[in-house]
Amino acid sequence: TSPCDRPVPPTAGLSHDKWEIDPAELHLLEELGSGQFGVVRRGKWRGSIDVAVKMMKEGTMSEDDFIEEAKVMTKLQHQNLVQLYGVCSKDRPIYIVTEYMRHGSLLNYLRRHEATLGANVGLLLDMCIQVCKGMAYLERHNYIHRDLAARNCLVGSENVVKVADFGLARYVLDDQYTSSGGTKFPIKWAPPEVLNYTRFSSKSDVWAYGVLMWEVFTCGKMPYGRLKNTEVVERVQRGIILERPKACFKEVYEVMRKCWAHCPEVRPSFRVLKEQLISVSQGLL
Ligand SMILES: CN1CCN(C(=O)c2ccc(Nc3nc(-c4cccc(NC(=O)c5ccc(C(C)(C)C)cc5)c4)cn4ccnc34)cc2)CC1
Repeated sequence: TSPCDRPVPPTAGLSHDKWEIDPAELHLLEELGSGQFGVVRRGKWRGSIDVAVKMMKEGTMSEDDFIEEAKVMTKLQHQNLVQLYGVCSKDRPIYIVTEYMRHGSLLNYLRRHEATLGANVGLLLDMCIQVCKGMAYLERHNYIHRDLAARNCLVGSENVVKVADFGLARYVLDDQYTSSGGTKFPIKWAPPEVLNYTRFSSKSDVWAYGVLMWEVFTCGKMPYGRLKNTEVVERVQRGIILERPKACFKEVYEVMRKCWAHCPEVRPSFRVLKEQLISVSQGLL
């Protein structure tokens, strides 16, 4: 029979792994910085799409587990999540390819624009609401971030803020980062149940979100100042929480405080937080 008689098999075109990106279609440009996995560069994909490319330094990540998870991550799509486009996993080092965010990390953006942002509480609250929307989407998909902080959010055009690197912490091999006693563990963003039992959940993400709100309303100060990790652990265990930032309205601080309830079940969900913050922002306007 002629080919036009044969029906096209339904799996046609799905045979190649669509989360696999052909490195020949990537054109690497300037370095954006480096993180836990090594160098990150800006790039162009298929000639015109701006991307960020994490080049995974050998031995920094459990690669096979990550490549498996990447299939799930590419399906997580929301306007306040940095979109994972795919991976280049046929050669080493592995490349992680995401959408590009031109203004870099939220933490650096807050510090760089403190003068203008400090006076614009409406914009600070809007940034918090954008992060909350991204986190509410992850919560709906039972996806835990594990390292939510202003340093792991990114800023694009028109003050768009997106959550990055969700779930990636599970694949870090450096036990200085993964164990709560390690020097790189994000103690200042961790709730009691994570400090004591490494018990991560969307409610531990909510605690970290409260600290992120504090970072936003202080325009990027370090939580608990120069206190040592051991001193922070002691305070958190005793229920001492971060003080209200000057730029922060009492209603906004009340929301932050709820994120720091000692007991995870008492903390609000991101879905509830989003409603509360939107009603506060409507009250302010
Ligand atoms: C005018 N300013 C000039 C200076 N500037 C920049 O240089 C600048 C501009 C854009 C940038 N954009 C991005 N930068 C990055 C980037 C850059 C350096 C390091 C990293 N982060 C990492 O490599 C990294 C983060 C977290 C983690 C764990 C697993 C621990 C959670 C592991 C690794 C990301 C990723 N991106 C994904 C999408 N867009 C970006 C980053 C920096 C910002 C603009």
